[in-house]
Amino acid sequence: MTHTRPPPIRNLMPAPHIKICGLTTPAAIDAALAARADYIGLVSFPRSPRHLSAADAAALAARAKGRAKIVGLFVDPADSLLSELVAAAKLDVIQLHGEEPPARVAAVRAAFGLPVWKALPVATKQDVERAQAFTGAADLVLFDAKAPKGAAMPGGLGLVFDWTLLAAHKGPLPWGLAGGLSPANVTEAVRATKAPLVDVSSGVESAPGMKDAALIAEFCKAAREA
Ligand SMILES: O=C(O)c1ccccc1NCC(=O)[C@H](O)[C@H](O)COP(=O)(O)O
Repeated sequence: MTHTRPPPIRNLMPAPHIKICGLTTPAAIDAALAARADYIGLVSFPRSPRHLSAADAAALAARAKGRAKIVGLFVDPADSLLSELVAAAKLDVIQLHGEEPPARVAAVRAAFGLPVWKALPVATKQDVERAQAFTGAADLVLFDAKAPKGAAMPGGLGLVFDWTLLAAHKGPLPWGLAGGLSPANVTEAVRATKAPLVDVSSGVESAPGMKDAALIAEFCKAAREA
């Protein structure tokens, strides 16, 4: 009698969701959609090489609408800027990447009726533990590398933090991993942290603000196969 072996159990973890952030052109949107990114990020922060006007954000968002969720990224924004972008780009998610405290995050969530993601800069275990404070305020926390003092931007810098800080993370909030991810390291990052969501910007660029379609495809494939 012959026995058929069951297939080997390779991976019981679902593939992480993927966000490609800082898209600035229709070609970059198309590349992210072709690679089946779950979220695309549009940056509204004038100091960034990825900054978009409301009109440009609206045009790019319209191209992706219904095929990926649109995340608007802001740094300590005024309500007027949020209103303008939420309406123009029909955002699905608001990402706050500045120094917004829990009360401000909760207020944005209540005012706009959209999920709010809060980016948290990480260099130490205490930074990871700060996530607790956003329970009930944010819908997701995004752990990102802490920018060096005096940096022009709080994110999108291609900096990695120590992933072992997240190895035992069991916070109550959904969470994601950002900071210096790339096609070359995303497999290791997902294995080390078990991140349910990965977020990349400079690691899929050929120059600041210029996304590379091949790198986006490689990143998404590597993240899914991790
Ligand atoms: O991307 C920007 O220009 C930016 C500007 C201001 C605040 C945050 C910004 N980006 C955040 C992200 O898009 C990233 O997901 C995250 O910081 C990781 O970026 P990277 O290390 O370049 O992958």
